[in-house]
Amino acid sequence: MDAYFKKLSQPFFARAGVRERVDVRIGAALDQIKGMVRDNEQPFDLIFIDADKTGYHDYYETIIGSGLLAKGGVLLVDNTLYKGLPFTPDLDKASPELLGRLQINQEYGTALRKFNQHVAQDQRVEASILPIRDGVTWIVQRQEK
Ligand SMILES: C[S@@+](CC[C@H](N)C(=O)[O-])C[C@H]1O[C@@H](n2cnc3c(N)ncnc32)[C@H](O)[C@@H]1O
Repeated sequence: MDAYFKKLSQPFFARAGVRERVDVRIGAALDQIKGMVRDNEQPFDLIFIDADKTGYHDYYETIIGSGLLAKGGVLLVDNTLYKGLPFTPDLDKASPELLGRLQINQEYGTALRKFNQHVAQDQRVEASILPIRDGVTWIVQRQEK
């Protein structure tokens, strides 16, 4: 995450009584995730992805099958309905002026469409998009038999 969030978040973690238990890491998310995998860190019961939408595919591919998600753990991915864009036909023909006025990032829409398709056909996981606000995908890894 961004460096300034570390300072910003500390008083809130303290008020919640979890300051000693929260480990804030600064840096590019993909580097951080790869570092955790490389260092064989303890698996997480819950991982939440909510950064740059164009990076989701790489975050997902680095996490799934790496051992970073605990057995029975859940991977949540935010914004997977992204204002409806991943499911909007002819997205590439939309007027840039209109998209700008609606504060819609077309690149994110395209990336999320590909990401959703990728997850839907991935036999390693079971996944559902929950239609909560901007869409949250709930992903669990299938256990090897
Ligand atoms: C939509 S905000 C969500 C933050 C948090 N989940 C929340 O709800 O408050 C996305 C955050 O991801 C950070 N971010 C975007 N791309 C990133 C990257 N490649 N590496 C690390 N952080 C990134 C942004 O700086 C921003 O703080």
